[in-house]
Amino acid sequence: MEKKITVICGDGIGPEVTKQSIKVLNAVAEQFNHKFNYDQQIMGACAIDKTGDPLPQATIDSCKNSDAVLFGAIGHPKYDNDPHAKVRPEQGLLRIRKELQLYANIRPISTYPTLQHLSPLKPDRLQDVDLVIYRELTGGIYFGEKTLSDDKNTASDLCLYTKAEIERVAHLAFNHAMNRKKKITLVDKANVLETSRLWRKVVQEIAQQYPEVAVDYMFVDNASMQLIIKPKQFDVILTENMFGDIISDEASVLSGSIGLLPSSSIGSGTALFEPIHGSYPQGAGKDIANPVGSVLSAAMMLDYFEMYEEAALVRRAVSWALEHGFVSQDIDSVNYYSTSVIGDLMKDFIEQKAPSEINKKYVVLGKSTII
Ligand SMILES: NC(=O)C1=CN([C@@H]2O[C@H](COP(=O)(O)OP(=O)(O)OC[C@H]3O[C@@H](n4cnc5c(N)ncnc54)[C@H](O)[C@@H]3O)[C@@H](O)[C@H]2O)C=CC1
Ligand SMILES: CC(C)CC(=O)C(=O)O
Ligand SMILES: [Mg+2]
Repeated sequence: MEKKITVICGDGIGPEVTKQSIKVLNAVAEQFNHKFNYDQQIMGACAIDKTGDPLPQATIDSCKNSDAVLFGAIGHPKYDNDPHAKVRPEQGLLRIRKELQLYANIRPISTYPTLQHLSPLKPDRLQDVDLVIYRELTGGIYFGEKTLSDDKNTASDLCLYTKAEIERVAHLAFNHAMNRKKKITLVDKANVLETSRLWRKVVQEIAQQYPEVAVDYMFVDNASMQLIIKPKQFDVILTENMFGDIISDEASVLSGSIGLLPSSSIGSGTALFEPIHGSYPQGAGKDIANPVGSVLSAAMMLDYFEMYEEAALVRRAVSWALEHGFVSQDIDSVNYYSTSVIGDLMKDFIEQKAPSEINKKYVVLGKSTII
């Protein structure tokens, strides 16, 4: 099969982690006789530096003409620390989500037995945790009208949702729940917010079309706690844009690191695949970032291409690396491997070369061992 993939590395650690996914995808293409044609495009701070625009038209055009988009991360401290900046890297990401109508962001959260020691939670709380967050991605407060008064002392961000916006993402979540444990938790703040009450009403209506799915409603403040104390109660979490953004970073502690978590963004345009983390500027250029979130996003892209065997192989490569301790600094601060070595190891695993060559070929960067 031949696929065109727009690759947007972005800023900070984005290029370093995305490079590992490309290595892995190339190994998959080789093994399964596929052809992946990559079209590299820019977005974020690097695009502002080059063109003045965080989302140049060429990037939009490439995405719209591709089978999928593989994205790293955007963001730079020079904008984060400047409240007066007129143009921001994040605008590029929000705009591409809108341009491609990517209204659902799907963030699966799983745990790995060998990483459970990383979590502050007791192992029995983590066993069998397997949940997926459906985050609405093109509406809500991130997209509402923004105001700043002339004296710059008063600001507002409008949170707006329509019934149609809620319905389309809710149907995706219910359909997914039907193939899982048939449970949905709507996370909202319906005791305070009118938008959340609309979410509840629309979800209650939709639930009638899915009588086999048990629906639970939880306020976001309680959900933030329940995710940590009783994560096994969740199957599919459905929530609006900002709550989904926040609780998915929180849920990453169940897995062990935010660097492990992938996502897919789907809707009516070209689908986009990205790790849930940001550009981690402190780690940029150091070859220390965890590439797993990006590589698992590439696996989600392979699923989207209906290359299920290929996606499963990529996931096995990730599990193999984690189980054998081929992990980055966020997972093991003493014995850790570089981003690029972990990418090489996963590529070798896919090419069935890894086990015999490991000891000769790779070094540990951390202070204790050189093998
Ligand atoms: N999708 C995107 O492109 C996103 C972009 N951002 C942007 O990224 C920049 C930094 O934002 P932060 O709030 O610091 O979030 P961040 O996700 O970039 O980093 C937060 C912390 O998570 C850890 N981390 C993140 N990714 C990691 C990885 N792959 N491996 C190991 N550790 C990792 C690091 O300890 C880091 O300090 C900002 O400019 C922000 O706007 C933030 C979130 C998402
Ligand atoms: C620009 C932000 C909304 C990015 C982010 O934090 C995310 O999508 O997770
Ligand atoms: Mg986020």
